[in-house]
Amino acid sequence: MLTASALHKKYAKKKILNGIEWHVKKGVHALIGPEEAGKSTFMRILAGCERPSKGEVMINQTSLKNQPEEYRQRIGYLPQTFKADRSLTVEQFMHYAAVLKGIRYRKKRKAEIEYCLNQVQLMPFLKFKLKSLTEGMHQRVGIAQALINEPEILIIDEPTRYLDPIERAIFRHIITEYGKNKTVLLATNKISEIQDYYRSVTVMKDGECIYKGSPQPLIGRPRVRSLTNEEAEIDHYLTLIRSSGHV
Ligand SMILES: Nc1ncnc2c1ncn2[C@@H]1O[C@H](COP(=O)(O)OP(=O)(O)OP(=O)(O)O)[C@@H](O)[C@H]1O
Repeated sequence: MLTASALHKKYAKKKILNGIEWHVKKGVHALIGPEEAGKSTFMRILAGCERPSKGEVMINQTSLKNQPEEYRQRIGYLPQTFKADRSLTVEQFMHYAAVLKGIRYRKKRKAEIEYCLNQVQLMPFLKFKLKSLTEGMHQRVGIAQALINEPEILIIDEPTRYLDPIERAIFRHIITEYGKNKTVLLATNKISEIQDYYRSVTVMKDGECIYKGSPQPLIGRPRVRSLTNEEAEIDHYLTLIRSSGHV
């Protein structure tokens, strides 16, 4: 179980996260909210890349504060701005990522890299330089590195950014399979990306989780033309959630 307790984050004096109490178990979970709701900040903290100003995150009994290395080894993370050195080949980058994940032996790294690249259908591009790949392929390399060592928790910020429809289908297949035994958390600001097989959806606004529950109220709702931006759309969907009796 991935848990956040009394989680606060401030940058200078600006409050970004305001006392989040939240947890997820196995399955695929979405985190949705308008721009600047605090989703990426929350994910960076959950991924162990940033410390909260107050509060705690835990994977079962392992705390980020007290056992940071052990905590991080159990997470696979693809940040919103995934930037790898594009002069490296896919193979070189994946070895580098696998070393950071603690895989010391080259033979084991090779096997792991082959498995992860096959998942995203990039094994034929092993010897290609990252700079020769499309943005979608680059994003798939990002997904492959997050899968190294089969982490218990997979955190992906704006997963379908840059992916074309076929790549999206590949991605959906990967996470559906992954979510059968492990925990997957995906952040998005597009309601249209919420799928009915997600175990939960958390709606974030102004640094707070204002809904966590079934994705059902958000699925299959037609986009309302008069709503001009994502934030207005999310407010509209929150009204639907409330009227559906889910909160
Ligand atoms: N390192 C930082 N220093 C200062 N302010 C930051 C930093 N990172 C994020 N912020 C601010 O925190 C707020 C929340 O940003 P965050 O990226 O977490 O939101 P988000 O919901 O992921 O937005 P988006 O959907 O646009 O990615 C924003 O106002 C942002 O400017």
